[in-house]
Amino acid sequence: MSPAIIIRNLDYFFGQGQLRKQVLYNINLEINTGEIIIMTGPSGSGKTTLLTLIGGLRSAQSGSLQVLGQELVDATARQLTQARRHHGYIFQAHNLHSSLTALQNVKMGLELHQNISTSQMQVRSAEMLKEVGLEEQVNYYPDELSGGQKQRVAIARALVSHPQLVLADEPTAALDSKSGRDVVNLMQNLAREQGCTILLVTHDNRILDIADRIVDMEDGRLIDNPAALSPAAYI
Ligand SMILES: Nc1ncnc2c1ncn2[C@@H]1O[C@H](COP(=O)(O)OP(=O)(O)OP(=O)(O)O)[C@@H](O)[C@H]1O
Repeated sequence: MSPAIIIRNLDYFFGQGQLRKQVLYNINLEINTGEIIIMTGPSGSGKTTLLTLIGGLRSAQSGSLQVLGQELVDATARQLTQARRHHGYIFQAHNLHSSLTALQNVKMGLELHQNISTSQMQVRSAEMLKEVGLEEQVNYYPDELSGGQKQRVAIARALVSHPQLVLADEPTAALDSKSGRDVVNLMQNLAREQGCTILLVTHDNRILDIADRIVDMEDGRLIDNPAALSPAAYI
């Protein structure tokens, strides 16, 4: 099977003219389909920037970045929008809509997929909430849920469309140890069932063991660290 992500000689700059600043240097990385990769590294090292480039949330300027078979360097806004339909995102601050119920939030994960009827969306969203253990809370609003429950709604929203790629930025940062563990176990199980690839950025040492492989970022560069090949080296 071809890799889900192939990155070659990728550089990235923020700003223009005198303010132009390089934040990624010659990134080379391949991620296989179905792999769970954790990216670690100090604050400001460029992890989120790389994640957002892979996710098509900003456009890459040089080198090559192939995601699910599509080249994203020099992609048009329309191509990036298309690419994003195959991804699920999970962020630290879950980004739920406070005026929508858990069910309505999860349904939003299907709304870009026009071939699904409203009633099918409803059923699939409810099933997904059940899978993350929130069948009792489908009609709750985010303010009525705990941090861990909110993050589970965000996971349900990210995975309800069965994306081929899940990108997660510090998904456990706002959670206590037990909720953080539950959330990553859930991501791991659902991803294994659905066969999707996961790229997860974290500072949370407690969850490194879910990774098939850990990569380190430092000062905008991926560190070639043989110890990073095995999560066991971190535990
Ligand atoms: N919109 C922006 N404009 C200019 N510089 C930016 C912008 N976003 C990030 N940067 C800079 O790019 C560098 C990498 O930031 P990035 O957020 O990717 O790091 P990170 O490793 O994800 O950090 P953290 O772990 O704190 O989230 C930092 O020096 C940051 O100041």
